[in-house]
Amino acid sequence: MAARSAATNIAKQGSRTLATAANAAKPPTAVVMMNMGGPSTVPETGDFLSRLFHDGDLIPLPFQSTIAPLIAKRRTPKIEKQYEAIGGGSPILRWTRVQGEGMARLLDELSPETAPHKAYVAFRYANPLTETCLEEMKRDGVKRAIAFTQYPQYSCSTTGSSLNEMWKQSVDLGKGKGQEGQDEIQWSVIDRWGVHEGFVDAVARNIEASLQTYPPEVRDSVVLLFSAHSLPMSVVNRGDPYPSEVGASVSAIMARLGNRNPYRLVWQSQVGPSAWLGPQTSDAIKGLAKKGHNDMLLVPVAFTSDHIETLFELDLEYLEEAKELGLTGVKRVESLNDSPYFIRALADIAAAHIKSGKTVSAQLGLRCPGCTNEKCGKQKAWFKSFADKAQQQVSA
Ligand SMILES: C=CC1=C(C)c2cc3[nH]c(cc4nc(cc5[nH]c(cc1n2)c(C)c5CCC(=O)O)C(CCC(=O)O)=C4C)c(C)c3C=C
Ligand code: FES
Ligand SMILES: [Fe+2]
Repeated sequence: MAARSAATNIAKQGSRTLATAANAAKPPTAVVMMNMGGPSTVPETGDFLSRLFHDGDLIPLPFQSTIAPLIAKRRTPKIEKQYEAIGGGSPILRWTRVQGEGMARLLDELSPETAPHKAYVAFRYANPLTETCLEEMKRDGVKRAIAFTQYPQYSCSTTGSSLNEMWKQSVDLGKGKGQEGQDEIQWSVIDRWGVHEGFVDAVARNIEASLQTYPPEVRDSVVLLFSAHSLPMSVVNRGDPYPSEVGASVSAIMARLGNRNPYRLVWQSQVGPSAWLGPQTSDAIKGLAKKGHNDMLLVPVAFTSDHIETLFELDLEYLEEAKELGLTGVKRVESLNDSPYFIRALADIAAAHIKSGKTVSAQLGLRCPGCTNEKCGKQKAWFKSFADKAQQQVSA
C-alpha cells in the first residue's frame, strides 16, 4: 500500500511539472493509445457491434457488408444486457484517458527533448474512432506521432487491425486534402510489450495483493489461472504471434512471483461455432474442481482495463458457476486500470521507444506465414517508409 502511494506521488510530481515556454509553443508529440474500445453507454452497443462485425481483419465474412449488420443486430440485445449488468457501459474510455494522461505527464520528465507529449485515443470500434483522433491531431499541428498499442501482446486481429485502420485512415485523410497523409506526420510504432518488466511487475503486484486475501496456510497452493481472450484456430494456424506472446507474459510474471504457485494459461470468450484455442476458462475451473482444487485465482493477462470479459464473464458468470459447484476460493485479480505502477510502465515503454530512435520493430515487418490479407502488407510497408525517410534525413 505504502509503495503504491509512493508511486502515485511520482505521478503527481510529474503532473506538477510546468511545461517550459519553448515547449508551450511546440506542437505536442502525439502518443496514440490504440485499442478496440467499447460502448460508453448501453445505446452505443449496436454501433460498436456493427463496426466489429464489419472488420474483415477480425472476422472475415463472405459478403461482409451485407451480413455484418444482420449479425450485429441479432447479437445486440444480449450484449446490451451484459453492459447493463456491469453498470451501463464499458469503462475502457475512462481508464484509457486516466492511463494516457498519467503516462504523458511522466513522459514530459523522462523525455524532455520530445515534450510536450499528448495522449490521444484511437478506438477501432467505438468513439473516439481513428479518424476522429487523426482530425484532433491535425488541429493540434502534430508532426511526430507514436502509435502505441494498448494490447500487451500482438495479434493480427487486434493490434494488426488497429494499425491497418491507422494506415487506411491516414492515407484517406491525406488524399482528401490533395496530399499524401504520410508527408504530414512522422510515425513510429510500439507494437507489443508483453514482457516489459514494468508491465510484468504491475500485474504481479495485483496478484500478490489478491493472494494476501487467502489464509496463509493455503496461499502457496492457490492455482493461478491466467485467462486471455481466445483466438479461432484458423487464426492460430495462420501463424498469429498472440498465443506465444501471451505464454511469454505468463512465464515472465511467474518468474517475477518466484514461481511459488501452480498455474495454467486458459482462454475465454470464444464466439460462434468454429474451433477456438483452449482450454476454455470455465472448463478449466470445472476440471480442476473435479480434481479437488478449491482455491483458484483468475488473472486477466491480455487486457489492461476492465471490460465485459472481466466484469461480466469472469465476475458474474464464472465466479457464480464456481459458487454453484460449492467452491469457496475462486477469485479474480484486479485489472490494471489506474495502477500507478502500470502508468509508470507505459511511460517507461514510450520513453525507451523514443530513445531507441527505432520506427518499427523487426517483428512488425514479418507477415504471418498464412496471411492472405493485402492490407497487412500495405500497412507494414507504410509504417516502414517512415524509417526509410528518417534514414534518408540522417544521411543527407
Ligand atoms: C486481446 C484481446 C482480444 C483478442 C485477441 C480478441 C480476438 C477476437 N475477438 C473476436 C470477436 C469478438 N470479440 C468481442 C469483444 C471483445 N473482444 C475483446 C478482446 C479481444 N478479442 C474484448 C476486450 C471484448 C469486449 C469489449 C468490452 O467492452 O468488454 C466481441 C463482441 C462481444 C460479443 O459479441 O460477444 C466479438 C464478436 C474474434 C473473432 C477474435 C479473433 C479473431
Ligand atoms: S494476418 Fe498476420 S500479417 Fe496478415
Ligand atoms: Fe474479442
